[in-house]
Amino acid sequence: MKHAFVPPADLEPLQRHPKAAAPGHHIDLHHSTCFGCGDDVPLGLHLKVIAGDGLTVSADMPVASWMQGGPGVIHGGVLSAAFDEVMGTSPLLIGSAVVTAHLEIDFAEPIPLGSTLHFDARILGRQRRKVYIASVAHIGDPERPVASAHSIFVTIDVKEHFAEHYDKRVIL
Ligand SMILES: CCCCCCCC(=O)SCCNC(=O)CCNC(=O)[C@H](O)C(C)(C)COP(=O)(O)OP(=O)(O)OC[C@H]1O[C@@H](n2cnc3c(N)ncnc32)[C@H](O)[C@@H]1OP(=O)(O)O
Repeated sequence: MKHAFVPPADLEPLQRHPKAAAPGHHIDLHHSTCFGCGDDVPLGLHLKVIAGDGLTVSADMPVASWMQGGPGVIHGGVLSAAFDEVMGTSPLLIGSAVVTAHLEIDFAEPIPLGSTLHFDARILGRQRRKVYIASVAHIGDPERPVASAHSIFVTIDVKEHFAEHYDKRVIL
């Protein structure tokens, strides 16, 4: 798929954390009101990100009618949010909490409502606190991607990063 993102050539390779979710297991470390993965939000993506081999993850997302942008197809922002969630969860495989710093999406084909998007994501490596991640989505044929994404996530100290905005009424 066409894209313009060029990761640095000198990325530090990363190892899977010994306590990372085993391949095939759900990576469940976020909170229940997250738009991307929470069970307690009526209109959320409800993504279940599954650990794969090595530094990979995957997820499936049925494209529901409320996700509509252009008539009959997914909204580009919803698709971007799904990539963000899938890629942002993957650094838990290396034991790191991250936030999105940079996210690029390439849209190759319209994605119809009623289809199921399958996401595969892979951690490419690290440069200091920056974790580079790539992802591809298809709707049935892995050889025919409908969209792809490249991102830079930055590792954070969770307590420090969210201290100012953390809503203790919602997230306990
Ligand atoms: C289980 C979890 C699932 C989560 C999935 C969903 C993820 C999300 O949506 S998170 C929400 C959206 N993102 C945010 O709110 C983040 C907002 N931004 C920030 O808080 C800060 O800018 C932050 C933390 C990214 C970086 O700030 P700070 O900690 O001061 O670090 P800083 O020194 O500026 O940057 C660190 C490195 O990242 C680089 N960097 C920062 N921003 C960018 C950017 N936009 N593009 C490229 N590189 C960047 C810096 O250049 C620096 O690199 P280097 O090591 O080469 O000098």
